[in-house]
Amino acid sequence: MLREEDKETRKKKKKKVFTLLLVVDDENERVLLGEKKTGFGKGFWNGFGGKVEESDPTVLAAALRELEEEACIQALDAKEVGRITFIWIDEPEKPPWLVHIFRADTYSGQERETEEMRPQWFPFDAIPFQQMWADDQHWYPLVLNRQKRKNFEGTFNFKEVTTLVDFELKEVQSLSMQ
Ligand SMILES: Nc1[nH]c(=O)nc2c1ncn2[C@H]1C[C@H](O)[C@@H](COP(=O)(O)OP(=O)(O)OP(=O)(O)O)O1
Repeated sequence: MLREEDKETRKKKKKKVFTLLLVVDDENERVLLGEKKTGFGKGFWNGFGGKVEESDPTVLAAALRELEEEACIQALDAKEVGRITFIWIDEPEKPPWLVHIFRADTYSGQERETEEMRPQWFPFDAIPFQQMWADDQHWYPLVLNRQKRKNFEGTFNFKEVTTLVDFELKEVQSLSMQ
């Protein structure tokens, strides 16, 4: 477990920046996820996303690029809804990851399997949390539930790559500058 001051120091370290986008079909109460076929998080269901590259003009542009690369569709109204920092408490040299979370309600194109992801729609009440990152069950409701659709910020501490140790999560009026 990290001491409070260690947590603060770790949060301030230079972060690696990622995107994660959920395509939501409210009318049919379902969300589009992808099974990751390669690399980090292989075998987990997740939204679409990846590292923000220097060539991406904005974080939103990075989120749209990753969605297109991974699922072959174009989000038309993606909006950032949350920011989460992931910290690996047993790997002090590994920088924290800052993941910008986006939600899109409309898109063009037809979702297709790619080398990286196998897309599939899941009803809101049958999201496969057992085969997802352990943090997801805590913040997905904030993205999916329209009534509670506020922005959110959180920090999740992991050890041994996939074991969630503890976390903080709060709803906010607007996302902080980073
Ligand atoms: N604990 C976690 N919970 C979650 O829901 N998504 C997480 C997560 N930790 C990482 N992610 C997401 C963020 C990002 O969308 C993805 C990791 O990105 P990738 O490794 O797929 O990046 P890239 O596709 O840029 O990598 P390469 O293609 O290997 O260069 O996993």
